[in-house]
Amino acid sequence: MIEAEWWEYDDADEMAEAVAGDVGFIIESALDARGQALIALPGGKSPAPIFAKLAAAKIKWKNVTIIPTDDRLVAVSDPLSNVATIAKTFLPLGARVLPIVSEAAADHHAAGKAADARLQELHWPPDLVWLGMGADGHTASIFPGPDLDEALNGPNARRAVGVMPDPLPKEAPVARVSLTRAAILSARTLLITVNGDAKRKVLEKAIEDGPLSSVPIGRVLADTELPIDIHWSAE
Ligand SMILES: O=C(O)[C@H](O)[C@@H](O)[C@H](O)[C@H](O)COP(=O)(O)O
Repeated sequence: MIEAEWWEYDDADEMAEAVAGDVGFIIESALDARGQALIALPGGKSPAPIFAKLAAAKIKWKNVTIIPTDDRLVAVSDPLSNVATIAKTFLPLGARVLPIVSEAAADHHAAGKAADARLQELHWPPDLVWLGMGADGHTASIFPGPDLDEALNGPNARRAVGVMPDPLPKEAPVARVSLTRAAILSARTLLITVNGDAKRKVLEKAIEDGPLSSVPIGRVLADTELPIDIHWSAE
């Protein structure tokens, strides 16, 4: 049974304010408790305004490590790079921003293994995994395709996996590296941001269907014992 609490906003700006406040609080609490924080931030376009608000928070950023929940196998100079969006905002503040893809990887499987090795060196679990969701119900880079089962049901210790979505998503038609379901659910807190009525319907149904869901986010969240905060804005 997925325990989800919905927070609703009229527009993206109002949501950005609220989510930045929550994420700032999660980071502060981790810094108070452990002296350091590890957070995983989503890719795509919609989180950028929230990142900008979060960046204004007075936080000891040098003690904060940030990883993307997933990234596209592209150069950091490519506009599709998720880590580049994160780095642009948080590197100047002194945060440690760790890429999970490297251009040296021969293919997405090798990239997934390299990302996993990199993540194994971190102080786990993450204090926060913040997820976005595509209109097709993918989350992080967990998509339908030949790598879906490994992403969902691979060994518990595996933190990252290489993914070749099938079909390739229009907005970024490239191979990816993603946190696995186990890594996502290992987080101390889980937060989701989505906007618009269409995504809301997809997410509500995915949660209702749980393990039987036809879309990745339902399968990722199924059986989680973490309460989930879902922040939704109408626009
Ligand atoms: O593809 C990626 O890199 C993402 O991390 C992905 O899961 C993203 O969260 C959704 O595609 C939603 O993106 P938007 O919020 O921009 O619609």
